[in-house]
This record gives sequence, C-alpha cells and structure tokens, in this order.
Amino acid sequence: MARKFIVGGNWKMNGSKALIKSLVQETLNGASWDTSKIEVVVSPPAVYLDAVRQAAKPEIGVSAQNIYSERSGAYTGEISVDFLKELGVEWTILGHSERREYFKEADEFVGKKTAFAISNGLKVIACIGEKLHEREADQTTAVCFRQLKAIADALTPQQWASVVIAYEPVWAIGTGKVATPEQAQEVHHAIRGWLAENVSAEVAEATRIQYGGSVNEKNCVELAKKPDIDGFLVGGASLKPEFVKIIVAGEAKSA
Ligand SMILES: O=C(CO)COP(=O)(O)O
Repeated sequence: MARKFIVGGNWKMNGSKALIKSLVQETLNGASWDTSKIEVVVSPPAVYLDAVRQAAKPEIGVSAQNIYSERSGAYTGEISVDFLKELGVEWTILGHSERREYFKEADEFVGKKTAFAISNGLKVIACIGEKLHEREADQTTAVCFRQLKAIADALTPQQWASVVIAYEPVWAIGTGKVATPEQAQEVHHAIRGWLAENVSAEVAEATRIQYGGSVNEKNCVELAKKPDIDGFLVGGASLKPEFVKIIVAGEAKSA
C-alpha cells in the first residue's frame, strides 16, 4: 500500500498577520498540487490558527503545535482540543523536541496527549528524535524506541490511523546540519521495524514517517527518494516561498 507523502510546515514561534497574507493567501493558495499524491499541513502559533484556517484553501490542513490533556478548566495558557475543533483545525503536533527540552514534557505525557487528541477526533504529528550526545553514544534507536513506546503504550491499534511520526534528530533542527538521506533512511527503517514488531505489520506498513531537521529546497529531493521517508516536517524553510518547492518534491515521489 502506498503511503501518501505528507509535508508539514512548523512555524514554531514565528509568524504575523503579514505572513499569513503573503505566505498562505498568496503563495500557498496560489500553488497547486495533486491531493491524491501529497498532503500539506501548516502549523502556525495558536493565536493565528483561526486566521490561518480561514485564509488557507481547504486542501491545506491546519495544525496546532501543542494541546493540553484536559478539555477545559483552570489550566492557564493551555490549548483545548475543543478550541481546535471549533476552529476547524484538524491536526496537532505533539512531543516536539523543543517542548520536550524547554518545557520538560516527558515521554508519558506526550503519549497521554497523543491518545487524548485522537480520542477527540484530531490527527497527530508525533515527534521523536535523539540529541547529538545520544547519537554519538550510539543511543539513536534506543532513544527513538523509548519515545515511540510511550506513544504506542497509550494507543489502541485503530488509533494509529490518525498518527504521523516525525523523526527529527535534535542535532539537525535549526542548525543547517541535515541528516544525510542514508542516516535518515536508516532510522526511519528502524522505526518501521519497531512498529512491525511491537504494534503490527499493518500499522508499520501504513504509518507515515516524516523527516524533520534543516529540510530545504536543495536537500529535499534526495531525502524524498528514500523508501521509508514519507514526508517532511519543515521549520525555517516553511516560512518562505521555498516551502512550495518542498511540496513539489514530495509530490514527485508519488508520481
Ligand atoms: O523542528 C523542525 C520542524 O518541526 C525542523 O526545523 P528546521 O527545519 O528549522 O530545522
């Protein structure tokens, strides 16, 4: 079964009304792609979700960057799944390395929020990935599998249909130091193997695994060719018109 390539743009804590106009309304809405070959999702900061959902054409999915594990109440500053549903936001990123590092999100908390989001009808881009010292200590797959297990432990087999895994080696994020296609493929293949062994062969075959970390218009073509790379989660380059070139590279893979 072919997995549909999925390109996500994680704006992180960047953006403005002006960017929504130039990037979403003009550049992305003006570009065209075959939705049977590629899925496109943009993830602006929470305060701009409503504006982006309203500005973006329907074939662009919109994603939050985080949610909380309760629907409402005294949780100052947090984002409810109900808010997203009311706005027509279909996705959330969870477990991004910046959330894990700066906001101390633990593996189990990411797993809990992943299950909660899916139970409430959202689709989830769940992020995993090792830090540089972990790679250097040969801990890459051990770290990825530990983070993956916490997600898998929280999910039923059916819920995997709503999950995309983003493999984002922390040393490649925002550094300009992209993983080579071979390095990325090796980890993606291992992740798929882990899913086959610990969830099911069907889930392993169907689950899309995005690569994230300094993806740009120049390196995306070679990365996209690798058999276990089913998409990208793009940071910096998703704020620029070159994001369209990354979408086109993904579309070409399915052609
Ligand atoms: O963290 C990322 C996407 O979630 C990757 O960011 P960069 O593409 O800026 O390295």
